[in-house]
Amino acid sequence: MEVGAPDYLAGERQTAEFDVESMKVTWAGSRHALEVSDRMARLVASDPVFRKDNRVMLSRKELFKNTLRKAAHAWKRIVELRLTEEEASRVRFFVDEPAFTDLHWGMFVPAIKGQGTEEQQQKWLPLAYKMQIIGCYAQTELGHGSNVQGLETTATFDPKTDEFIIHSPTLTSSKWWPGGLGKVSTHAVAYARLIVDGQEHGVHGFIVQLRSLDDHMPLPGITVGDIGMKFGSGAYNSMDNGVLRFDNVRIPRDQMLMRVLQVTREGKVIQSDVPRQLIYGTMVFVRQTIVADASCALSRAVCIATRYSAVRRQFGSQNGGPETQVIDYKTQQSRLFPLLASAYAFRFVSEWLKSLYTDVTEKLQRGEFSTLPEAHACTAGLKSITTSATADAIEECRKLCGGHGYLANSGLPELFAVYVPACTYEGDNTVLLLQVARFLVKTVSQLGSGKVPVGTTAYMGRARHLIQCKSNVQSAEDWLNPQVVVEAFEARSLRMSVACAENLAKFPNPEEGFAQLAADLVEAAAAHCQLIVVTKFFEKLQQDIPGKGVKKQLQILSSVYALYILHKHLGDFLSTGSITPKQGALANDQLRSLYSKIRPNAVALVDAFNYTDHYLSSVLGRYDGNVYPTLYEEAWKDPLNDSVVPDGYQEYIRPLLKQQIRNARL
Ligand SMILES: CC/C=C\C/C=C\C/C=C\CCCC(=O)SCCNC(=O)CCNC(=O)[C@H](O)C(C)(C)COP(=O)(O)OP(=O)(O)OC[C@H]1O[C@@H](n2cnc3c(N)ncnc32)[C@H](O)[C@@H]1OP(=O)(O)O
Ligand SMILES: Cc1cc2nc3c(=O)[nH]c(=O)nc-3n(C[C@H](O)[C@H](O)[C@H](O)COP(=O)(O)OP(=O)(O)OC[C@H]3O[C@@H](n4cnc5c(N)ncnc54)[C@H](O)[C@@H]3O)c2cc1C
Repeated sequence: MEVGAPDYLAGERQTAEFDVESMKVTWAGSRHALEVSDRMARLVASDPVFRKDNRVMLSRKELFKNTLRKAAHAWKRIVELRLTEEEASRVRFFVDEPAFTDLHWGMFVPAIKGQGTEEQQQKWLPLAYKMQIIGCYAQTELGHGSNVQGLETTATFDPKTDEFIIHSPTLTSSKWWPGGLGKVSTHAVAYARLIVDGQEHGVHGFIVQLRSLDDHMPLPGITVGDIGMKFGSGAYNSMDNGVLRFDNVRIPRDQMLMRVLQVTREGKVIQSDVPRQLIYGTMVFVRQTIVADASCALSRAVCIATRYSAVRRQFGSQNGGPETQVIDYKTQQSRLFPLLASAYAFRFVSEWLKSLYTDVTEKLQRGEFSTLPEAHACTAGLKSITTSATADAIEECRKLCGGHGYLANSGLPELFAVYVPACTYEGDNTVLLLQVARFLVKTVSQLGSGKVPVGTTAYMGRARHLIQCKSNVQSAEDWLNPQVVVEAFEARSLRMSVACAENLAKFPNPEEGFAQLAADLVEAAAAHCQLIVVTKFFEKLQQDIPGKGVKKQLQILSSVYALYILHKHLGDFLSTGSITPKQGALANDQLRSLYSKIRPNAVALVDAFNYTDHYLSSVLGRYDGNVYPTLYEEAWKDPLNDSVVPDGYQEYIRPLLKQQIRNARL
């Protein structure tokens, strides 16, 4: 905010009962992370190349070229200022425009790191780090995305030339969707069925050069282009999601990523001790980052809706006094505050997931693979529930802003359009929950076999207690006790999983049973994942959290998150007998009283996200709350208002009006 400019939300900020600067540190993860983030946000906001207020007005070609310009400029600044990888990734984040760089850094580089041998990493990573090559992740095809084993592209070993021949045998085998592929990438990690000596060995990744490094023309045998406009204006259309066909393209043998499986010069296929599933490792990595992204997108929408709800007034004027701020309506609070709590919940669960991922990666390096299934289930499940909740929440925030939320300059329509594919990419959310369900059913089936469940399923080890326990909540106050809440969530989750396992046992063919019970299995999986989020929020509160009143606010938010989920899924809690209807009603009473505690802190709680006005790009979410004059000013900037009488008047409006006059005379 400019020095001396009026702050229309100052009153809201004065009622805060905690130290906002300390909350900023907690949200960012550390003082260092906050400092880096803050510095990079300002660097981007102050650079005119990164302006984005005109984005929705640009044609696809202009938008795309502008994205290239921003990406090139960002890279120039990163090099000039010798930014660290952490700083560079914050720059890309605040530039806030989907671009080929997301896939280059987010998937191409990790795929080589995770699936390449030491030598392959030494050869390719330095080129990628300097952006002397630009890469994408080409897995999905026109005919198959979720079913990775169903991919049709082939990679056939030719022992005569020591090469693989990469080929697209059918239309449906065309690669379809990879970001950065359409117009930019020089290379791809392309996934194809490995065929050696007529034998199939499953799907593997291959580094394939697509375009000339001299003139960017596709290499012989490569057909490549963009797949066309996507949902919304601006939004994800800055990304060149692409189509790619291979016509017997030859690549050297050493361009197959060989950490999991090696093909020798003689055409021998050697399976290393690394599990096959590591071929899916890049997806595990990215799913984990997508959970963190969910907390960012959600907090951004909530920041806009909260500030605007404090500015906006409707009804309730007494004796000519001001009307009621819409944030004071209990309905507004019951729709908005759970989303605010969810933003914090997703932030902390993503922190935990990152540490789990780091831990599992270290173990994999040491040849320990036992924690991989849990890492897969956690990343898949949390990716699924956090992105679904966030997509719904952004739309709810738009509605919370009334009519003005539908204006592009509220920032919410474009945020929704950019965000909503997160429910599909990196694994369709239902398909991912079915993976979690498989893991849970397996865990349940092993209970009593002596194998003790660990990690996020450790609670299943107390199945005998959880299957019959009764919640002892007697008052609304009791619902503030984390142990009481966690036990209710554990009982609900365990009972849903056990019910699924029992029903599955009734089918002679387990796969048929799994298919028939899929809808119930997905609900059991979601219940397990919600338990993880609730538990990790409470565990966060066990840590030392400095700053006046910060922990208290987080305690309130953790209870709001848990009781909101309980209220939303009350049917599950009641039908499993985990709580009684009376206890459900008490949870709701508690939730109401928690909303009143959040109210004086709401604006400060979104200030703690530390978003610049540039990043928010929302007239409604401005830090200073100066909404109406800005909306009025912005309207006049619309190209339609360039002339008072619109283009087309002479051709279309005038003749119409004249004709009406003639008709009227008749
Ligand atoms: C920093 C910023 C980062 C990036 C930029 C972010 C955003 C950019 C925007 C968009 C990027 C989007 C990119 C993409 O979308 S890439 C394409 C992603 N595609 C998918 O996610 C496909 C989803 N499908 C699958 O994951 C799988 O095919 C499947 C659903 C899991 C089924 O596979 P299948 O082989 O048939 O497996 P199963 O028979 O069901 O399971 C076999 C066995 O393997 C275990 N398993 C499965 N997946 C994994 C895994 N990832 N890791 C570890 N283990 C896995 C599974 O549990 C089973 O185990 P069992 O013990 O039961 O045998
Ligand atoms: C914006 C965007 C960016 C992308 N970027 C990339 C990229 O960079 N690289 C890349 O390789 N891919 C990319 N993708 C592709 C993406 O990963 C796939 O679209 C995604 O994995 C879903 O697969 P699908 O499209 O085949 O969906 P489908 O599997 O066809 O899903 C269609 C419907 O069928 C249901 N369904 C499917 N299988 C089952 C089942 N077993 N049981 C129950 N229901 C089922 C799903 O729930 C869904 O409702 C991108 C996609 C998008 C939208």
